[in-house]
Amino acid sequence: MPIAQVIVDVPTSQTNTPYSYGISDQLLDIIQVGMRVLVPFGRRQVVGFVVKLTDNQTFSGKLKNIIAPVDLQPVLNKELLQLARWMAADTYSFLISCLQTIIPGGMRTKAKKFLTVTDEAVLGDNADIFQGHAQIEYVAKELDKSQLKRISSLIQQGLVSEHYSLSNHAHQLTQTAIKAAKSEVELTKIQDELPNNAKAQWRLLELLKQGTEPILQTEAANHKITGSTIKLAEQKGWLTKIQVAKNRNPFTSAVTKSQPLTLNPEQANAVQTINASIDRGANQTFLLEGVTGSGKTEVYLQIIANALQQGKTAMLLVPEITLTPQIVGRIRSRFGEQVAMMHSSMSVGERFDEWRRIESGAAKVVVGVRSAVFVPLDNIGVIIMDEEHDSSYKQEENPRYQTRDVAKWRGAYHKCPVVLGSATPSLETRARAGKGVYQRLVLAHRINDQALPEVEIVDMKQEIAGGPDSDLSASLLTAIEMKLKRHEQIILMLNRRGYSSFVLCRNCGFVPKCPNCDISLTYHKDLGQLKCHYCGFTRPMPRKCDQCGSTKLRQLGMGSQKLEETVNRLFPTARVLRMDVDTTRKKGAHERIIKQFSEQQADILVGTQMIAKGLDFPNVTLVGVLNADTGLEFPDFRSSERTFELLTQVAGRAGRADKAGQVIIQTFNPDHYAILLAQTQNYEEFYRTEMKVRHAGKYPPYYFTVKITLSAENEKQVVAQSFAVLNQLQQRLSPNAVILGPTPKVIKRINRRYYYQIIIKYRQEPTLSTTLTELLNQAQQKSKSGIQIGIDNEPMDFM
Ligand SMILES: Nc1ncnc2c1ncn2[C@@H]1O[C@H](COP(=O)(O)OP(=O)(O)OP(=O)(O)O)[C@@H](O)[C@H]1O
Ligand SMILES: [Zn+2]
Ligand SMILES: [Zn+2]
Repeated sequence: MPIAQVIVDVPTSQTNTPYSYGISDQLLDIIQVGMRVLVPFGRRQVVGFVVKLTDNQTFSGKLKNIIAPVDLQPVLNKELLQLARWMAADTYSFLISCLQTIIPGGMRTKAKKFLTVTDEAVLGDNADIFQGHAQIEYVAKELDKSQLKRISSLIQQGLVSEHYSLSNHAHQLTQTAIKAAKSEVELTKIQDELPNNAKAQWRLLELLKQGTEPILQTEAANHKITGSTIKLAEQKGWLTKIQVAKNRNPFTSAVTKSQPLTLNPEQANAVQTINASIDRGANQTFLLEGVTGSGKTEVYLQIIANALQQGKTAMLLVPEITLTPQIVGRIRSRFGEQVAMMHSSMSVGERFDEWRRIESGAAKVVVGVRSAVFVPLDNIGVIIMDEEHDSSYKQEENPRYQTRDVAKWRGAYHKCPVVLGSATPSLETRARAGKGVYQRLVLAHRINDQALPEVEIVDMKQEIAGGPDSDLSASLLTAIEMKLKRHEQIILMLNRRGYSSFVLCRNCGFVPKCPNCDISLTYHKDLGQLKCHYCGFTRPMPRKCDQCGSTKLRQLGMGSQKLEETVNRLFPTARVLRMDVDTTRKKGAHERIIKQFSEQQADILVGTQMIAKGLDFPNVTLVGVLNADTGLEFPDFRSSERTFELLTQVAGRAGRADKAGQVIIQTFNPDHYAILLAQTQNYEEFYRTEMKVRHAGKYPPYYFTVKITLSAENEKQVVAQSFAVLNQLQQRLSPNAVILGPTPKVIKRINRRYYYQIIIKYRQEPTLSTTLTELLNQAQQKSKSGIQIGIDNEPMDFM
């Protein structure tokens, strides 16, 4: 009897061991490894992944059978199943959450699956399934064996396609096309008999004669053929109308074709070295360390071109959506339709369409954010991670994977090089390159040998004394004025990390706090609301103080909205654009702002960290940072690294073309090494300094780290459990392991839960992995009593 091993999706009883299910004759030959199936589990029906098929004749127990296939084609191939297993072990998470993470978001949600017929001939032979409709919703349980088999073979032949949609109808997925209903000879005869003035009909017949492929009605419109002409032709029996599947195109703007640039010697060297590795099929990791504006992107484009020439595919990962519009534009202008894109602001359907184009081999280059590292690309020739230091590459929820590690795993699987690019590599990466684990390639010069911008540091302690409106220092004001006169562009960045504008009563000092979290509420002027950024709690902005009733409520701190207002007030003729979470919420808003600014429809771009990285505006010659230090005070050993990186990256936006750049950094800590070294944008010097600090403090990259977080609604309970975990660790780990905590998190209470954490620092701990796996399994039990335990291997966040 054939048996399917299934990993079921049951959050309350997670386990890495598959359950066995029987396969009825009805479903024999249909169920495949990598498909999702519906199975009985207790009294419920749940979804699971088939991870193995065995033909176990000796099994004597009574097995429950699989109810129905959820997919008609496997959604995970052999590589990705293997990857899921590795990831579960590496991130101390459950296999099911890894499997769910690897398939595209759309399949995971409550999206409905639709089948669309792309060739009307299919309808006749399969009337029992489609009943004359071009599109039906797929409900597995309603189909019998012959129907399931026919559908999966039609999908394989490309005659039927699968779609996901959240709504009840996926009709936006089809469009009307026309097809000739008569032979070419017949059509020519009709054409000859047409009266002279029937020009539109003549053009339509001409079009129909061109081939057997369906012609989109929109395409016909391009030939000045209207809907009424088509209707008439249909009545006369010249053509038939059909519905064809329509791929949603996530690229909103058209692109012009670009040609490879002539490389400078440093770029040429990098390209040659990496290409040699692609050609050999060598699994090797490169660090491409290139100062801001050194032309790393052109290096990526040319190595991707080489991979394609070798008949291979390529993956380019970029941090969150910030960079995507510009970099995607560049990639598409070079590789056109072969490019697929994957990012979080695409709709469920768009992501699924792109995923399918990748899976079918139609798309050979993938550009995307973190989750794109899981796309089913085959025969990968090179994997590139741009801005490899970026913290968005680490997923902050289960499974807490580091994209870099997944990329390296896939590089090993496909025997291809992995390229990590950055102007400010993470210390971990730079240290590995130093030891020769990675090969380091350096681009030390900007394109056209433009110097890195001049950076001036303004001590805000002095400025505050100077005047009342001192968000903007005198130096910065003068510089803005000068650039405006010269019609050059300006970027003003507000460092918002852990920083918000809150409300304070000037009478009694009261600050409105979130009732669920241990944090003050943030004031959103446009909504007239106070909001908690951790749990979403909102309340209207009060008129009077909750505590003393005074009306003297004052907004403290600076938001980007307030900064925009200040700039508008001080420079009334300047055109100002703002980019932050509030202005980019709508789909496409991001791209629009970047486009407007790059077309010089604005003089000043005001924004948060979002505008710090990767953008390339040749006319920007001034960058101002309003508050460099808000991140420096954080009790996190990476705060210096993050501050240095942010300042160097944002400084790098100035003077990227022929005009020299100028940068002004306002700070309360003008003597801090992260700020001083950002002034010279000297990464290597920062690396050496910071490595000493890390060594002294026993921090990465000298030590490995694991963070264990416990939470519960009852504080006593979470403290007791934390000490129990500590005890367990102390007994199991060697005396060389450093265990810190338990300590409350910096924001101790979030959404009515108390959070405590334990940090383990170690160099070699042979028993760590088994100890943590045990803890993971215990966590399952404890979750029933309201305690949640999370394990974060190499956390990015220590607060
Ligand atoms: N060989 C070349 N010849 C002429 N122009 C080039 C060449 N290489 C790159 N450029 C141009 O130089 C500019 C900067 O390049 P790019 O944006 O790739 O820099 P980068 O190294 O990625 O910088 P950052 O790390 O700051 O994002 C771009 O406008 C790019 O088109
Ligand atoms: Zn008060
Ligand atoms: Zn809250």
